[in-house]
Amino acid sequence: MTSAQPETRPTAPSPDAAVPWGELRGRGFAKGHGTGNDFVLLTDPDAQLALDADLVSLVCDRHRGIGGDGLIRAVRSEALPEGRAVLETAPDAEWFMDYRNNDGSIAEMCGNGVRVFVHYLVQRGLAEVPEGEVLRIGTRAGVKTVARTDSGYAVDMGPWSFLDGGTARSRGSDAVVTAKGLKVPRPALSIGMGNPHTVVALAEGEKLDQLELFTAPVVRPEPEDGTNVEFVVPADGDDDGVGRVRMRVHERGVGETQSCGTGACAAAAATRFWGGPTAPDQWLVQVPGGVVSVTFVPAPDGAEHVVLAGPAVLVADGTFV
Ligand SMILES: N[C@H](CCC[C@H](N)C(=O)O)C(=O)O
Repeated sequence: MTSAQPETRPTAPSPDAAVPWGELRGRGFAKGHGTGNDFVLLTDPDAQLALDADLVSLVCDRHRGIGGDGLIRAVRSEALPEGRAVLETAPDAEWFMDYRNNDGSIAEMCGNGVRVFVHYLVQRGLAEVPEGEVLRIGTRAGVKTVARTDSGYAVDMGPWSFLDGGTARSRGSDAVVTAKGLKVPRPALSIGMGNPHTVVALAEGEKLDQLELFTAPVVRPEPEDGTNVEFVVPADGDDDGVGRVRMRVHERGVGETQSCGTGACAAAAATRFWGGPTAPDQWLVQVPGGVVSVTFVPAPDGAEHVVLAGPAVLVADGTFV
């Protein structure tokens, strides 16, 4: 007869089982999203938190942390060198959006994030966006101007650019992308939206939904600072003069996301460029998490700006324990 194994009683979790939040412990946070591109948001007016990559990656971990595509810290612009640079040209940009990717890397800009960030500032009583007026905020891609819309917010994302510096360009490409589900390496356009994007138009017979994006697409030549990669196909719609594309995205520092605001702008810019001079200025970009609107507008500075509009949702508040 075997001796009965001594009963092992569950013991209280040991202190080192506590989550290593460090200086985040006891602080509040919010969770929000824009068309499914989700973020953990927190306020640190004087930039006192040392947000290293490991801590950000833990916060964004969907199993051991809060979970998110990125973390957004609200900092007063005067508290960061990048913010003080913005204040030189936009002294009213009181708040700065400090955006970090899921892997803890810093990215220059986040289009969905800006909308959720402003919604968070307003909900926390830290800023206002009066009807018919705009709020200016600082980002690592300069000042962004935000206005309310009936269904969320519209952000002037500033100008877009070809990243290889090319202006008069053929329909060719400056990059070639390989991914599972693409028959052959596909030519792509490199577009800057404050952050880098590589846009691929699928060919006949290549199905957007059959792309396998668990692993990062391979871009050659390899961009020095990495890139967000968008795959686009034309989307059906009314004959209303509005362009429509459907998009999936593999984000730098994240992986596939439900949506990417700067990516939607880049996808619309590339598709409009490929469409030639008669292509529309208004676009609806369908992403797995919803639809965002992208409009190309002449701007006072003589450049052509991109306006991104879409929803912003705050889902919950919480505390790091
Ligand atoms: N989701 C963001 C883009 C984050 C871009 C980031 N992944 C990068 O490294 O540039 C957006 O809505 O624009």
